[in-house]
Amino acid sequence: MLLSLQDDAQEQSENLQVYLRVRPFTAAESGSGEDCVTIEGPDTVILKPPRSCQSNRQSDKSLPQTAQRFTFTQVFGPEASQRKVFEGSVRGLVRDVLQGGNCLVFTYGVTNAGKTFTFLGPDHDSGLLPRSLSVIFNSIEGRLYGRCDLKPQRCRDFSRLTPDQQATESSSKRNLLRMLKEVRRATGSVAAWCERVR
Ligand SMILES: Nc1ncnc2c1ncn2[C@@H]1O[C@H](COP(=O)(O)OP(=O)(O)OP(=O)(O)O)[C@@H](O)[C@H]1O
Repeated sequence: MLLSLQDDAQEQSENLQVYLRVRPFTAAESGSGEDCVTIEGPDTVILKPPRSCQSNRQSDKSLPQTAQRFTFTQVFGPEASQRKVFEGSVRGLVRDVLQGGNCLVFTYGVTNAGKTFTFLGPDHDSGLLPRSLSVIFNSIEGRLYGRCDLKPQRCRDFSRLTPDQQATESSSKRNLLRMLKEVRRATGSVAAWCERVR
C-alpha cells in the first residue's frame, strides 16, 4: 500500500491518497491464494480469506468469515509496471514539489508485500524513489544557482553567507570530498585485496 500526504493540495479534493498495489503471486502462493484477491474496478478490491485459512477462521469468530470490499484512490494490479505505478501515483506530487509544495509518501504492508520493490525496485526496473530523483535532477538542470553564498537552514529557510563564511564552507566541502575519495580508494583496495586472496 502506498500512502501520500500533501499540504496545500489545491487541485486535489483529498490531501491523503491511498493506493493499493497487488503484486504477482509467488510460486509458493499460487494455487492456495489465487482467488483471495479480486480487483473489481480501478479503485476497488474484494478480499477473501485463502482456503487454507478458512478452517482456522471458522473457529476464530473475531476474524472476517466472508469476502470484504475495500476502496482506494487507485488499485494497481499484478501486471502494473513500475512506470505505470509511478505515473499514476507519485509523478504529480514530484511536479508539485518542484513548484514549492510539500508531500510525504510511504509504503505500508506486511513483510514480503512488495514495499521495497515498489519504492526502490531492482537496478533494471527502478521504483518510485529513483524515478522521482531522476525527474527532480533532470528538472533542475540549468536552474542551479552557481554561487556559494547561500546556506540552507532547516527545510525552507536559508541564510546569506559573508565572504569569510563562504571560504569556511568551501574548505569544509573540499575536505569532505577529499575524505570521500580516500574512503572510496581504501575500500576499492580492500575489495581488490579480497578478490586476490580468494
Ligand atoms: N510488483 C512486483 N512484481 C514482481 N515481483 C515483485 C513485485 N513486488 C514484489 N515483488 C517480489 O516479491 C518479493 C517481496 O518483495 P519486497 O522485498 O519488496 O517486500 P517488502 O514488503 O519490502 O518486505 P519486507 O517488509 O520483509 O522488507 C521480492 O522477491 C520482490 O522481488
